[in-house]
Amino acid sequence: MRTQPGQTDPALIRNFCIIAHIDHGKSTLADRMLQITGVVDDRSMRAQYLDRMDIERERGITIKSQAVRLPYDGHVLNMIDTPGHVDFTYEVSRSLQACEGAILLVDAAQGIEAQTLANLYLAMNADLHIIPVLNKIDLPAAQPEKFAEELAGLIGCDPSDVLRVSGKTGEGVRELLDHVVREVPAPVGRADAAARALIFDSVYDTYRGVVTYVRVVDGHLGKRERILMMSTAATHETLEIGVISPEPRPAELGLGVGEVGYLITGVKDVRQSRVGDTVTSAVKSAGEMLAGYEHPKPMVFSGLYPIDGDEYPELREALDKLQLNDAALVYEPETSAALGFGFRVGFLGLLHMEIVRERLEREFGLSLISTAPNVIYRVIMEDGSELTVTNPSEFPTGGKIAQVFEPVTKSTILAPSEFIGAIMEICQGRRGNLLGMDYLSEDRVEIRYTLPLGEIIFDFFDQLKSRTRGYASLDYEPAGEQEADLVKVDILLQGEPVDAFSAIVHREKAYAYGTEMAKKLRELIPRQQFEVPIQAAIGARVIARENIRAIRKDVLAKCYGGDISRKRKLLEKQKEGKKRMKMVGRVEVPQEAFVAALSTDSGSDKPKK
Ligand SMILES: Nc1nc2c(ncn2[C@@H]2O[C@H](COP(=O)(O)OP(=O)(O)OP(=O)(O)O)[C@@H](O)[C@H]2O)c(=O)[nH]1
Repeated sequence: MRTQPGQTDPALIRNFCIIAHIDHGKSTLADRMLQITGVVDDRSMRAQYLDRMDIERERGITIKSQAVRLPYDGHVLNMIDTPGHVDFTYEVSRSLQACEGAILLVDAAQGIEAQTLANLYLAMNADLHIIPVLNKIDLPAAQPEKFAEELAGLIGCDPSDVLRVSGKTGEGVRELLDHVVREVPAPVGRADAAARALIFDSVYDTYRGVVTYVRVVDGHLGKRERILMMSTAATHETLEIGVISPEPRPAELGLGVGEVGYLITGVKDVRQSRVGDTVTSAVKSAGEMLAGYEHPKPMVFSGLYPIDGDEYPELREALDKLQLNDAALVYEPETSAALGFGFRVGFLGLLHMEIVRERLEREFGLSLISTAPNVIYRVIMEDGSELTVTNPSEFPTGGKIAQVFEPVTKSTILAPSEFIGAIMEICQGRRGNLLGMDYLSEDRVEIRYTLPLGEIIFDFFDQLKSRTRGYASLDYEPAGEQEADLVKVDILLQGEPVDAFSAIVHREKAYAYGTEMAKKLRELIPRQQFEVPIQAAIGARVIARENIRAIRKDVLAKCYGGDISRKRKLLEKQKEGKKRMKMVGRVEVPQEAFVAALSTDSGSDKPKK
């Protein structure tokens, strides 16, 4: 039986997602499901079918198949994709709210990892029925017995309830689908009530404008209907409404209770169709929105500057374009004495920052300098006034600060127990507070810390990986703020502060930051015709100093004899070189020095989804 959208009996619908740690095999399992349900035939099948979006994105078409409708055994299964990274937790939880069940997928050779836990907790919060599944059982290194026990211990079921599949060979996948049909509850909603649909994703497509993915909770949404976005009160007309199976397919009858699909209204900006918002009918509007709509808040800020100052308009244009597809991206123009015109950009986290930067460089051909990332600080002055600081240069100097607050995270690290010592050492070194520790099995441990976000955004993940030979995984979530003894360290060249190098750091680390930066710059800045002192200072107090000795760079010295044209050529060349220099006071600083001095190998799980 092949049911038509809009008339599917909700009792026959199962909405579920697959949640997993990166690389535990989500896409591969999804491939097998597409094949088994006949949505993609064997001939058109290719690996990671749903990941074709990356290619589309490079060509500028961004229809991500976020939800696929799979007809199976007289039922309609909607498999909803989740981004699965801490930066996008906000969006993950929206996707989860569009489901009734979640397949918790764990690599049978790796066991539970940090994102397995993070996603599981989100799914539990959303009240989903959880199906524990071990994947990759075909691997010789698989230890299904051991990890079934780990998984059962975690969610409180019997190890024999843990299903075992191989996304690669297809073993056990049919049984898994049967299990979904049997165990995941059917959606419940009121068919005759005013329409309410949750937006769980929204992407920009060059040709069709914004494509909005929705899950209908109550009522019905149809074509050519005036709809209302409840958080912005904007009304639009649905030009197209349909389901993805696996290509977008218009649904003549619209979408009814429990159904998952997409709608197109012709709006050009994802901010007009925000993830988490409720869509209702403009004619017969629902009274109440669906659960908790909130704006995603940027957590990490960095200055972005074109290496070539002439590319500033291109950078602005590129950011404008990216924002069409990324409601979480915020930016405002900023000027740096050292770097010229640029933008202060706010990101959800480090991964988000890496992705945006990579897209700006790859898709828009820009070369950028980004300043060291920093978090948001709340500064209370002695007169009671309050300041929100997203840029070190805005940090007040002088003795009038009463209190400074910084954001903290609850961080979870999973690793083999032999690394407990190393992990604790890193966390303590970054002002971590141990919250607790649990053994998942006799040799794997979960360690929980409160850590300042500002400490995580510098190379924390890299250090963690290198000290644990790559075995540790990390996840963190925002957990409010705490008061901290923070200061601004300025770096001065010949007495002139270079705003791009200022940083807000903990007082105990100020000296280390200052000396390291001064040393780095001594190596990076070429000698000038006069001596250049490099100083690190907190307010007026100098805490570190290096010197670049003077040199008289006489390019003509080598030209004995009097060949005037040769001399002229050399002078021309010197002039060329100067163009790539930035002037700080009288000091010439090459662009490369900024790039090298500011590069922190910031760590995060590498971009996946
Ligand atoms: N042997 C074996 N390998 C698998 C199986 N499932 C996935 N893999 C491999 O594991 C790797 C990760 O699989 P993906 O399906 O990309 O994992 P994912 O969790 O979806 O990761 P992303 O889509 O990249 O976020 C790939 O190299 C797959 O070929 C399996 O059942 N058996």
